[in-house]
Amino acid sequence: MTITTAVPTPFIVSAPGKVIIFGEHSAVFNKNAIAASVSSLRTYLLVEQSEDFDGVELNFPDINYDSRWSNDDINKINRDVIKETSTLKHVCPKLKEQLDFVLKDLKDSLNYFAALSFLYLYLSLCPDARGLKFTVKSTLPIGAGLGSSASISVCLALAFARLNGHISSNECISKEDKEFINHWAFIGECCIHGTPSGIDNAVATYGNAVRFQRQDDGTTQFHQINNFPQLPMVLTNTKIKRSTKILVSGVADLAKRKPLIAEPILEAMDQVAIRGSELLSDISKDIHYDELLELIRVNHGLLVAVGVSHPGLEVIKQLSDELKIGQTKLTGAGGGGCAFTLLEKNVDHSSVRKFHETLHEKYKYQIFETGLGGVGCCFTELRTEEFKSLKHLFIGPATTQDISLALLPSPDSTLSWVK
Ligand SMILES: Nc1ncnc2c1ncn2[C@@H]1O[C@H](COP(=O)(O)OP(=O)(O)OP(=O)(O)O)[C@@H](O)[C@H]1O
Ligand SMILES: C[C@@](O)(CCO)CC(=O)[O-]
Ligand SMILES: [Mg+2]
Repeated sequence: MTITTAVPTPFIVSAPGKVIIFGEHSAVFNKNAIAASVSSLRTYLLVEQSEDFDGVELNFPDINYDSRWSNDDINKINRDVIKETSTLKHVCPKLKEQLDFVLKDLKDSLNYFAALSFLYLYLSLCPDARGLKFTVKSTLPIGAGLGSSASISVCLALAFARLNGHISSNECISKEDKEFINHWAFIGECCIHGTPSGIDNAVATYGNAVRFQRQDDGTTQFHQINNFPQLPMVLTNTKIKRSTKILVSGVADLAKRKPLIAEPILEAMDQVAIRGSELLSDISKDIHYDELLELIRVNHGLLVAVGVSHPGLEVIKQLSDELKIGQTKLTGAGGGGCAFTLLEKNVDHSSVRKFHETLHEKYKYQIFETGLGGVGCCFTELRTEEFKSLKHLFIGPATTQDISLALLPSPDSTLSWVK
């Protein structure tokens, strides 16, 4: 079998999920937003040689989807159309049309969007890399507001950019390389949910925390927030399924039908994010902590007003109000998925325990423990023994704890992660 790649396989790439602190949905309308990466919740992509296939194999066990495309399938896609994608800031309609034909059996399923972003980025970045298998495992909940779509898009963009030789250094991922990854991950996000703001892929690429604003000309402006505070918070997943694509298009519909009502709400979200970023850069002054709590309450109310909450999310908000432990807002696209609760400064710990227990036992919600900020995208080449000992994490019934324990790119990792 001929394998044409610029770098040796196997290797693993990884990118984090994120929590949006202020500005989900309004970010799509070019308002300010603030988000931080969730250091321990990440997507991992293993790139290895196929055992018996000279096309391209895809394995997405988290969503129970796998597929393979033969060289004949791939060669049918028009090369001139593929070349057009390199200069575009959005999805090329001609390539999408050809891929819709290849993926016609999946149309309108959730797997369609995952396969579309995979094939679109693969063809745009490394259409000649063959005889390879791509397996993705995430320790993030999928479709729950923590940026799983951006994190997989960043992994794909980084892996394909390595395979075509665009990123060849084994020292570090340079600033230019990150810009390249972020651009292509944004296109992957466009394949998955239509009109992303770009905040999720920026955080998954760069890590840490960012203040972000999309500009009217489609470019993005973002600043890394250094020393982002480790906010005392509880992150809760309702496990209620929802789709970012549908929620984002619902808000766009409201903005179109009722611009005089929607615009002031989005403007208020902008002001919340601007003030929030001032407070977060100087959280050491205790006097501002109550104001931060207040902004969280206001931001959630504004999100309710544009129709993206859910009774299951309101349960978390109501309980944190009843127990007086802090302020809760939905995070990500809402409609289910996750909420975070910023705890009061001198919170009563027994009330926090009651909060955890009630959400877990009565509602069967899942509570995450994760710090904010930390490493963005990274990769590691695997030596033969490493590959042998880690492969089971991608094919077997490994738990998210097993995966994090073995792969998390923390300072004490035994793997040589290139960041
Ligand atoms: N580990 C994964 N394996 C395969 N597909 C994935 C994976 N993670 C994300 N996806 C793709 O992303 C989609 C979920 O993206 P969506 O934007 O709806 O939710 P999210 O990114 O988790 O939340 P939010 O956008 O609110 O932060 C899935 O339906 C799938 O297409
Ligand atoms: C809802 C949204 O604002 C955040 C999803 O995590 C969409 C986006 O900004 O792309
Ligand atoms: Mg998403």
